[in-house]
Amino acid sequence: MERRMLVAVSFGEPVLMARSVWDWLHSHLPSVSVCACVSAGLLLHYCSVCQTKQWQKLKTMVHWSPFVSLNKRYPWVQLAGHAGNFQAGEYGRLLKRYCECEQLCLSKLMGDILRPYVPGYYGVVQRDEQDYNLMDDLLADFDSPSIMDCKMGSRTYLAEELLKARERPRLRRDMYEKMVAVDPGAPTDQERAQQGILKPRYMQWRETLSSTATLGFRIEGIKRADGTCNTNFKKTKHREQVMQALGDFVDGNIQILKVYLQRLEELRSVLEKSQFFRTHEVVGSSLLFVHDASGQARVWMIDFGKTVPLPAPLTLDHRTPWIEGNCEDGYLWGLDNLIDILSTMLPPSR
Ligand SMILES: O=P(O)(O)O[C@H]1[C@H](O)[C@@H](OP(=O)(O)O)[C@H](OP(=O)(O)O)[C@@H](OP(=O)(O)O)[C@H]1O
Ligand SMILES: Nc1ncnc2c1ncn2[C@@H]1O[C@H](COP(=O)(O)OP(=O)(O)O)[C@@H](O)[C@H]1O
Repeated sequence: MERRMLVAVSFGEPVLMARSVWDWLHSHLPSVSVCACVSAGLLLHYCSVCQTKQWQKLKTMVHWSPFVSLNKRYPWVQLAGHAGNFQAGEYGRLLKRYCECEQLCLSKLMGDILRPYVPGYYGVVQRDEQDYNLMDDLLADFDSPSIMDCKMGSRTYLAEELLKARERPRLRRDMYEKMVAVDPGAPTDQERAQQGILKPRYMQWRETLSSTATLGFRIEGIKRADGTCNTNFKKTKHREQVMQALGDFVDGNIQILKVYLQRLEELRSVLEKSQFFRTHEVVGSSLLFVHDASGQARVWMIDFGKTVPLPAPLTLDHRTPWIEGNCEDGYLWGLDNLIDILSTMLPPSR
């Protein structure tokens, strides 16, 4: 019940929330009148929060709950990606800002053998004149989940972004600033003079700074069950650093590691057979890892905003190193490395 109430509050479902609040208070408070007063106070507070900010940025909501005293946390958190891209849907579903590329991929994936490894997709919906892709909230079945986002592949930008940057170079001041914030010595003299950099240059720098270039994946963010969040993995590059982060994520729990490893091995074998995967360049997509104290642990593929169909009859093996024109993305190479790293973290008796 407490979970239902928090979900209702966090996802802005007033009717469900009112009923849940009432049920809970009724079972915990001595009299109906005390119960009614407390309910009214809580609902007033809820309404004022909704009024001040209709379009809640869910990312911040993990830190906010009027029901902290119930010792339960809001179960949804956005670990990476663009701020403001998500809205709550009905219970168990999410709205993600519409992207045609993602819509096409998710639609096709619903008919592919990869379906169990991606969020269920329910089409395009409109809210406040904005289109959204409606999909499953992968956190819905977990209680205080630990979450990790791993961006897969050896390349994080599309070839067309490279071409665009050559044909119509656009200096990005925001990317320059993000670069300087991590390493003031990274920009060249010219970039410093321009106070801006091209997007592929920024993306390549991020790839070599992290494990993307050397291992074919990188950790983007981790949220642990205790509520602590870490998105500071930009310099997590070496195998040992990755192992340390993964060990922290599972809190040394070997059983969880084993379940993750098994799920990744299954995913790899399905990817190797998938018609969708063979015929698409998968760039900037992540694996979302989710587990909780019950021992439940799952991994899904998310973010298909830069997953594009290949011109027929081209297919990819996703392991061959990328050279301009071959479209390879290094996804399976990265998954091989991730599986290998997780395997070495298990005791030899496995
Ligand atoms: O992670 P940091 O260093 O902040 O860099 C971000 C990520 O690479 C984003 O990828 P993702 O969405 O996968 O997280 C990318 O969006 P795209 O994937 O749209 O390229 C952003 O490009 P811009 O959106 O152009 O700023 C880029 O600035
Ligand atoms: N279906 C989902 N269920 C639960 N959380 C999700 C889901 N999709 C995305 N997220 C969360 O949102 C974050 C960003 O998602 P992503 O699709 O990569 O957004 P963007 O396209 O803005 O990069 C992920 O790291 C994850 O924490």
